Amino acid sequence: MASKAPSSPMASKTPSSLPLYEIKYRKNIISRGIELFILFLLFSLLAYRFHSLKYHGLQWLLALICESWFTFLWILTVSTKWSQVEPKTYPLRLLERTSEFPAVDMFVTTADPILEPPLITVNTVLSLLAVDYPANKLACYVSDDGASIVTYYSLVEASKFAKLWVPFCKKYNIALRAPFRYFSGNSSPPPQSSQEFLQDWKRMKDGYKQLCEKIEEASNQEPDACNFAGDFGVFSNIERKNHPTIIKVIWENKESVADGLPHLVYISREKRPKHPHHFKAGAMNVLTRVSGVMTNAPFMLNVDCDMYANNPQVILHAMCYFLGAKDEKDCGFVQFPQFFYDGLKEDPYGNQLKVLHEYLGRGISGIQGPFYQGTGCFHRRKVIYGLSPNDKITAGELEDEYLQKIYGKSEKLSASVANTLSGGPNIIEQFNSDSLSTSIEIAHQVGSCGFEFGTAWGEKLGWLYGTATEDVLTGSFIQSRGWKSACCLPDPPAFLGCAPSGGPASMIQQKRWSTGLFEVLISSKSPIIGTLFGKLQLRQCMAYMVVQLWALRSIFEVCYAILPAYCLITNSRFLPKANESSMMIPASIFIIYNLYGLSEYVRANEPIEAWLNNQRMWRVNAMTAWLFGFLSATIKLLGFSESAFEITKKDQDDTNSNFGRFTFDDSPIFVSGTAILLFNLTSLFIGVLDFKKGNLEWGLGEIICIMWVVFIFWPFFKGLFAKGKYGIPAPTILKSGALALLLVHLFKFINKL
Ligand SMILES: O=c1ccn([C@@H]2O[C@H](COP(=O)(O)OP(=O)(O)O[C@H]3O[C@H](CO)[C@@H](O)[C@H](O)[C@H]3O)[C@@H](O)[C@H]2O)c(=O)[nH]1
Ligand SMILES: [Mn+2]
Repeated sequence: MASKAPSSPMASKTPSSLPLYEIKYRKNIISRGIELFILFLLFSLLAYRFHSLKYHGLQWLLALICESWFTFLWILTVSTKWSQVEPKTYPLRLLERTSEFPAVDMFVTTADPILEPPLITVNTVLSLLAVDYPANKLACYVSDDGASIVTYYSLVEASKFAKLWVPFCKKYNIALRAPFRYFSGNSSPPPQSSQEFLQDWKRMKDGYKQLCEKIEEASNQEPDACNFAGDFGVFSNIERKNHPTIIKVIWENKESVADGLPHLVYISREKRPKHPHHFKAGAMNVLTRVSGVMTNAPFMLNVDCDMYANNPQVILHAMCYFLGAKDEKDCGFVQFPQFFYDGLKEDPYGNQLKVLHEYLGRGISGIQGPFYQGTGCFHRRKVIYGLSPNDKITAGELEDEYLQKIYGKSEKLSASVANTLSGGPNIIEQFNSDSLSTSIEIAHQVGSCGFEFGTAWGEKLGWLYGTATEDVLTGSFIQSRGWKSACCLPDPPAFLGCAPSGGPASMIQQKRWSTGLFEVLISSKSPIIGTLFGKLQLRQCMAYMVVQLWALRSIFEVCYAILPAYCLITNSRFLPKANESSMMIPASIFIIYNLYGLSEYVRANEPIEAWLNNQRMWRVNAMTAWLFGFLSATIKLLGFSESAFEITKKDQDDTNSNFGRFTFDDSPIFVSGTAILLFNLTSLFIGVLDFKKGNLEWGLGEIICIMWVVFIFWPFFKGLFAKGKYGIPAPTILKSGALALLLVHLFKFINKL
């Protein structure tokens, strides 16, 4: 294996000379060979089509166009998967080497107490407060875009429980530090525990139970029945979308003790109806500024409210990169890939992304580093402040006037920005010694909605605005400036989150992603521009395109899925006849591609059913969610709508039994899929009739393709006949049926011309 030794050579094995991380490249010769062979077959198919174009009609041309597109995508994919990495970090070596750790500000975002139950947020926060890292180097900031008194109350109560929980976790070195996971399942203490442990365990369990009850009670209360006394007063009479900044220091580690509790700060930024708030990106920028004037740590961790720390050593793992990189430029940010807990068996919605991370993800990490995925990521504060790898800024060099123009009018913020920007590589900064409470007024100021007006926030620095996938946009902009990123894959996984567990939620998420990603591609901050005029590597740009083209890809996928049915209806063909030797080309592409896909799942220890389900869901998403993504991006491009961020619902308990079964609702997102299915079924019906009448020569290839489409939409097929949330609502079926019939007649009409 080729290996890059990023740290000092391994000549003498003293702790200080061993590398803190290693990145090995996989020797995937066979996979590369198969991928290239598939590419060769695709080219052969295109050549064959091209040469026989004149003997065939419109369908041949359409097939050629679609297949050219798929070939193009395959080239992008092969390039992206070419050099897959096996990263490894050594936190123990880090612990041997140093006792001085840099400070980290940890950000948690939540936005809606109904879709994101406060108990979930609380668990994430508790898991962060309990990580293995000196507590006086940590601060946890929770941004609540829901301005919810229940969320705030839950955090206050959680901080009380944390005073028991955190010492307990550290004393017994508990592996799982999110209590809802620790106490889930059979809920009995580990066997053969000491008497002392049993007592503590019992205390924790009771404490957590009480916390849950308090939160539950508060959540079920009518809003006006809340007690707005004392600290809670600011929440009375406020509207979620119209309120001033609320900042509360819930817990301050005043004596700065290393084995105490980290600071905990609640922030709900100012919102006004006429001010765009830029969704999560806006929240992240407020978190950045508020923490900038309070603690100003050189590193920032950001997680979504449902992504609890599953590995207490996460920060140490990240620091292996930040402190171990020979060249700072190699590590602009450290991303821990998104994994999920309680994933549904066999991944029926295809949203656990395991296999995606395993090959494509590791491939991207082998180019310019992983994409920023919006959660489970450590950033360097100065990179977020817009610095490029070669910028060298000395203390005092930046004029205050300049700083205030770019970063906003606050002297304290400017001072903290100047301090951050002039910090040398890997500098271990002293934690800001001011007490948090003295900064509260300034924190309110930098959290107000007018603060960014006229500044570069969201445009050139911070989290960037204008799309629902602020993560990929922000990350590619950082990489365009020449930074690389690092992928960290500790065992057990660093963070675990909540994957959507129903058809509608899953589709809405895919729609948001495809819209946002496509918007980025056609924006002025597109990776293409980044490659042409910036420092984004060409293959990295190609990797971005794999996902950013999802929306556009839907057009070709839909076209290809109705082409065989079109042929059956019009008694024409888009594939060679079964007995022609050229049929070998598409047939072998189909077989080899699928077997190869299956082998990827087998190698990743995933069940065959997961492959089947995912295979299906990728196609279903492409023809439904991504199609709507394309439409909404187009509508926005034409100026008819603003971007939006529809929050994914997080399920609190896993008691739902019939979980794996596909669910529907009345969203229009199900129309296109149902219509494609009905169209294909109709074509089969017409085909059989025509065949009986002796009007049709069977096209075996076309028939197989139609069966395949029906197989892909099998969850929809079952939905046609099921009831309740498992059934497709009647109006959707009617609309889709009308659309399918319209297509049938349209195509028959075209064919007669
Ligand atoms: O106005 C908003 C909207 C969302 N959020 C937060 O953003 C996070 C992500 O939202 P979620 O609904 O969970 O979206 P997902 O589709 O699960 O998120 C993925 O995709 C997003 C981009 O589309 C990234 O921002 C996320 O980090 C990534 O996990 C959550 O913590 C929300 O609370 C806000 O703070 N303010
Ligand atoms: Mn999420």
